[in-house]
Amino acid sequence: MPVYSISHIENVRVCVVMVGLPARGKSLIAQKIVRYLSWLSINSKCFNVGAYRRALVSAKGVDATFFDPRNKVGLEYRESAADAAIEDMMKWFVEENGVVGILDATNSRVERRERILHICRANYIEPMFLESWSDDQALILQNIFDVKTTSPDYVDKDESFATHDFLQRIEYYKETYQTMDKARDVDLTFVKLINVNSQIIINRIESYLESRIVYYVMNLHIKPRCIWLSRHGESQYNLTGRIGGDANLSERGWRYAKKLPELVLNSLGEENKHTNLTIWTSTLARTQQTASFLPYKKKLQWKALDELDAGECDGMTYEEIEAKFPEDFKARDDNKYEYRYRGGESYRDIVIRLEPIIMELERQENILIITHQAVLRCIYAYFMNVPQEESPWMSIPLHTLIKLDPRAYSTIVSQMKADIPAVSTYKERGTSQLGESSISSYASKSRDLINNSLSLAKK
Ligand SMILES: O=P(O)(O)OC[C@H]1O[C@@](CO)(OP(=O)(O)O)[C@@H](O)[C@@H]1O
Repeated sequence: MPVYSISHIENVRVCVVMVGLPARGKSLIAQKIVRYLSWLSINSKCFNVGAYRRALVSAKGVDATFFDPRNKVGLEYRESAADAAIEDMMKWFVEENGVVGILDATNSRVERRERILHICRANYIEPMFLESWSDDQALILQNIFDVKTTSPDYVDKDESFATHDFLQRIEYYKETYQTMDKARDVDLTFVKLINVNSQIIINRIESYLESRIVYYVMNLHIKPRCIWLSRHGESQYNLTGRIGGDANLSERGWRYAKKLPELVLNSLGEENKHTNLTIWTSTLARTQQTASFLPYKKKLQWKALDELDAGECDGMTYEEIEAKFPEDFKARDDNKYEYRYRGGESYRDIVIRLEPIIMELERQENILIITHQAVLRCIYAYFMNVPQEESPWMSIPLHTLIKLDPRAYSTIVSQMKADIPAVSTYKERGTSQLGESSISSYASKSRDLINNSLSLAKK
């Protein structure tokens, strides 16, 4: 049975038009929306006008005066860059079946927004304005710091020059900035985030897809926090290469469970050792046994964190599956993300059931999730932007604690091995044998993926 995504059902295409002064976190929000929607298989892409502007005018020759509204040449270049980005986006909607395009720019004047509105309507695309408004100086300064340390506009520039120049750029934008206005913009679809999500104004949200985007941005917070991920300790089933089931831990699995509190403390570091973590496990015995020595009060079980349901293959080894269902075995190797076990699940099914978990994770602070190989791959893929055809093939070894430290423009990954041996449960494509592999090389590769796309999108 084909799996339809939200966009297939509604046949809606949305252009999210970012609005706001520089250093209001627009690029970060835009990138997060793209990552979230792509994870849900909704074809989305960010078009950053800053990158188009840099293609037209070398970043080297651009300082704050370029953004002075009285600088006619600067204005022309900026409008041409916006037009080129919009044109490419419209092409992408048609040629690549785009569903959600994000126009990442200040779009700070009504005149520009009306032009975009007109183009969208002429192309049957729903425009949705997403404004990030802020007067929180600490937040703005943090954003300026992020911008000047990563923006191509300030490569090789002295730090104090970059800060001063960027502040001046913001002042120029303020001269003509027109915020979304409840009275003037009453007929438009818009969301206005005030100081991240202290207050949110929502106007005329019409489609389900738009409401998903709104709900997602409403849940974003910017408090620093970490997420720890671990598979359960080695189980009795892992020892014999059997998949699924609800087996207990092996003797070595129990040793990992006892060691886990120490691994977590080491990863917190001396200064944060009293940090309170919330523990999430699946409803299966092996994850709960693994969590049983952790000295934290709040432990929640989620059915949505249960391992991939292998249906008729539950309890079998990969060799047994290959012998009994050779066609299925091959079909799974050919397309592991889409393949659904007879009477069971596919990776795509897991992503769908994990969506509320991801939403809740965005709202929460420090969480340790103890779950299973397939589920962990899907969660990791969300944070690290791993393409869906690759995520089911990542190897996430047993007896390893993974720490994700989400920063403004990337997520830092570290791994702590428990030094307790365990079998490998990693099956390479094209064989039924289990072997060894590691996510470490993928961690840096996917981090680079994120960094590359962000540096393109940043101003
Ligand atoms: O998708 P593949 O690579 O088969 O990995 C998922 C499998 O991992 C296993 C171990 O082989 O997870 P777990 O150890 O959490 O039980 C199986 O139960 C599950 O079917």
